[in-house]
This record gives sequence, C-alpha cells and structure tokens, in this order.
Amino acid sequence: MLKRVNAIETQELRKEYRGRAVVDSLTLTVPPGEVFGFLGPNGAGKSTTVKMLLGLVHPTGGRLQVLGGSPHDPAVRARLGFLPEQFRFQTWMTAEEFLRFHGRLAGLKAADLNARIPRILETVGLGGRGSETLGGYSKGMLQRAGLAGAILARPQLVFLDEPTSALDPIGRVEVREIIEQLRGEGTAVFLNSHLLSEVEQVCDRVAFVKQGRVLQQGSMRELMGGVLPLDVRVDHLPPGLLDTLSRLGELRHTDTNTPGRADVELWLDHEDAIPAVASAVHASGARLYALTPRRPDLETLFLDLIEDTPDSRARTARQGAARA
Ligand SMILES: Nc1ncnc2c1ncn2[C@@H]1O[C@H](COP(=O)(O)OP(=O)(O)OP(=O)(O)O)[C@@H](O)[C@H]1O
Repeated sequence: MLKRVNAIETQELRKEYRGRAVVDSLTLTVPPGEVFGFLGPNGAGKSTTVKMLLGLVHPTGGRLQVLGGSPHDPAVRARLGFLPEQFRFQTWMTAEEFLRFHGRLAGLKAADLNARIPRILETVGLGGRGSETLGGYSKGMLQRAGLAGAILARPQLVFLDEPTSALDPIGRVEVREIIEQLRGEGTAVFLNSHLLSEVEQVCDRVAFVKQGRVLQQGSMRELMGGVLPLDVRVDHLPPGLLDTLSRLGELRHTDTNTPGRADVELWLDHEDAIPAVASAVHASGARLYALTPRRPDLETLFLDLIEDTPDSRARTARQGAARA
C-alpha cells in the first residue's frame, strides 16, 4: 500500500518583503483529504502563503513540502489544483478549450479529457455552456470555469482562494458540495475565505492568521469549545443582578434600550452554571423570559482574535446579540 503523505507541511516558513515579514514562523500540517481553512484579515499573508506553497514565491526562510515533495517538482505540480483569487482567463477560448488546455498541461490524455470535461462542467453548474467563449461569461460563470480547471485533473491538493467571491447564494452552496465531494475522494483542500460561515460549514480545521503569524489553529470543535455564550432576557435589571451574574461568567454585553426588557450576554465556562443563572435571576426578583445557550460562531471567535481591543469586544458582543 502507498504511504499517505501529508498534503502540506511547513516549518517556520517565512517571507520578507523589504525586510518586513509578511509571513512569519508559519508551521502547518494538513493531512491528506482534509479541508483546511486559512483565515485572516486583508494583508495577513494568506495569498503569499499559498504562492509559496505553489512554488510561485520563494520563501525567505523555513521549510515546506506539498504532497511530500517540492512544488517545483513537475510530478508534484501535476497533482496540485489552484483557483486564484484574481482569475483572468483567455477570453477568446471556449470553456471546453480552456479546460482541454489545462488538462493537457496536467498530462491528461485526449480520451480522458473527452469523457471528463462535460462531467466537470456539469459539476460546476456550467453543463451545456462549454461551447461558449469565456469572453461572454459572467464573473460567477468565470469563477465556476476556474474551479473546473482547478479540479479537472483529479488533484490531491487544491488551493481555493476566495472561491465563491463572485457567486450567488446557490453557487456558494454548490461550491460547498464540490468541496465535500473532493474531501470524499481523498483530496485535500486549502481554503482561503472571508466568508466565515462558509468556512465553518465545510472545514475540518482552521488557522487564524494576522500579520503573517498564526494566532490559533485547530479543529472546529477545539476552537468552538471551552466557552458557552448564554443569552439571558429579563423584564428589568434589579440592583445587584449584574454583579451576581458576573461572578458566574464573563459579562459580555448588556442591552437595556427596550422598555420592559433587558438582554444580557454572559459567557460561561460550562453549562453546569446555567441553573445558577436561573436561580440568581429568580432571587433578584426579575422575571425571566429567556435563557438561551448558544455556541460561539467562527465570526465571533475571529473578531475576538483578530482585534483584541475593548472596541472590538463590544462590537463582537453586539453582533453576537444581534444574531441570537
Ligand atoms: N510582491 C510583493 N511586494 C511587496 N509586498 C508584498 C508583495 N506581495 C504581498 N506583499 C505584502 O504582503 C502582505 C501580505 O499580502 P497577502 O496578499 O499575502 O495578504 P492576504 O492575507 O492574502 O490579503 P487579502 O485578504 O487582502 O487578499 C501585504 O502587506 C502586502 O502588501
């Protein structure tokens, strides 16, 4: 049996531009068949990382391997797929010609391409449109064509840089299904995306990056675990209630703007504290209208990590409350 090598391995990977590190001490492992989300604000170094992993940009330091080898090795390259964020295609080609061209570069035979191109066009939602020139395609259709090109040669590792930026909601769901299908076939996917809800739904693990450094990485379960936001709605806040609640958990947000109603967001360490919250409300004399535990979503975690300032915390809490 063939040894299953990691799709991506980096150690202390670094890239400097004019003496400034834009990727710094990046150590990552992506096993085969994993969908890995790479998240960070604009300028965090995500595209530079992808370019290093594809052999398009030379690292200043550190080590990297993709599919057990160097991205400069043609045998490795033939097993990589890439959908860049800024895609530009040959407008005079039809989608079929474009895919044939890509397929031949990846070493696919004519018979294989003849069978595969119509199927892949169907997969990305361009069935029956393959004979039209790319110049007449909409932005979303071009992104779909680019995705078809990235997965045509059955790569073992695909880099998708903001793969749904031009797509409508249906297109986004379709791309998610394609990513899930790739995972099912054992293909690893390295996904750069700003759409956190998308990442949340599809990724096995994620890394948060800022200014070239990984702030946190782990499985969705690991990142989501540990805290339990609890939304508490009461008719009013008697004196002392907030103090009592703040001893049971971290008081994240209080909203008393609506007459006859007060909303409190409390972050608990464990659900065992929920009955104590109910008792504290009852003992204070307030009437309890809702006690809703909620898992923190990726956006809340992301904003917390990326901008760990009092302002961002307040905003995070407000957004959390708005979503609840
Ligand atoms: N060729 C280059 N020369 C100089 N600086 C560069 C070059 N390429 C990228 N940078 C800088 O490196 C930093 C990281 O850029 P990068 O494109 O990797 O970020 P990103 O996380 O992909 O951002 P975005 O989400 O906006 O696409 C930025 O400050 C950028 O200006």
